[in-house]
Amino acid sequence: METKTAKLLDGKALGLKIHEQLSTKIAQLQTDVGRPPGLAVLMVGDNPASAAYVRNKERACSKVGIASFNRHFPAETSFDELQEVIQNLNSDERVDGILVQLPLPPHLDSVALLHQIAPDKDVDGLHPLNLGKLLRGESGLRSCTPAGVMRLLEEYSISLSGKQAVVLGRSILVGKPMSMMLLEANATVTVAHSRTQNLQDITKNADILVAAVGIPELITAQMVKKGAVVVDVGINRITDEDGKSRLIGDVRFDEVATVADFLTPVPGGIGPMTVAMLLENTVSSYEQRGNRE
Ligand SMILES: Nc1nc(=O)c2c([nH]1)NC[C@@H]1CN(c3ccc(C(=O)N[C@@H](CCC(=O)O)C(=O)O)cc3)C=[N+]21
Ligand SMILES: [Mg+2]
Repeated sequence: METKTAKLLDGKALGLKIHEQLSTKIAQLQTDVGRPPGLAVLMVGDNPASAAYVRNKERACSKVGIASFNRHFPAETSFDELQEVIQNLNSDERVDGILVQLPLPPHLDSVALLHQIAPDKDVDGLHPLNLGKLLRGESGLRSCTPAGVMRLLEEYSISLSGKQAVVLGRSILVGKPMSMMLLEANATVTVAHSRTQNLQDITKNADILVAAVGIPELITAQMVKKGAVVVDVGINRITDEDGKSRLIGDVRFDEVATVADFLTPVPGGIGPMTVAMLLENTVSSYEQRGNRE
């Protein structure tokens, strides 16, 4: 029997292509602006999932010519201390982007902290002003992971207009902005989450299924419509039987690949697209700030 296999949506390849375009752009702008673009990443405490992201971001920044201003704070750092750091970065002319790595330790009010970031440096698109612009369909800094999903679908000419899109997960970082972007592209959007009943009936209807729940291999072949486009946003670090640590997504890749027409791998899918969109947001903020001076 012949089993079909989904076409891979290669986020790693597209991510590298975007890095090259950004390198060229930065090289051209740098003479006019008189400095490289700058990105500040704040990490509080030790979160292993966050550490991989920070590493990849640093590597990508240095490759394309973005200056990194990364700060790592102990888990017990106070709100006031972080607030002061953010205010200093807000007024630092060398810094175009500020990202506070989430989740923060529980004693810190992350919403209040995100309010402190200057909206024109908010490369994660989490400030209420940028979220409001997204809701209204205005251009502005947008959350990197969902922006990366949209860019990857575009690259493969996947049409969204009139299609049934199902987003699994309703986080402010991924699920909510994702559903807004799909709606903007004229998809019919359903958002499912941990309280959703009869999940399979809903996912089975999806022409486009975006899984962003952080539950390893939740999505089985049975839950996927034949010919669907499946986007796996999950980046779960697990330890396998040999004691080795590896990344797996929210989708059971091997079996879903026999049902779906298009599928993102983990790693090499949305992770590298998130990094590419972060660099792009930083450069776009740099361009705008450079023009103002
Ligand atoms: N304010 C904030 N914004 C975020 O966007 C954010 C965050 N906090 N906290 C943590 C999560 C996680 N995240 C990742 C992005 C890319 C990779 C990535 O590049 N993954 C590679 C491989 C990584 C590896 O090999 O370890 C891949 O999937 O191919 C991983 C994780 C962004 N996040
Ligand atoms: Mg949820």
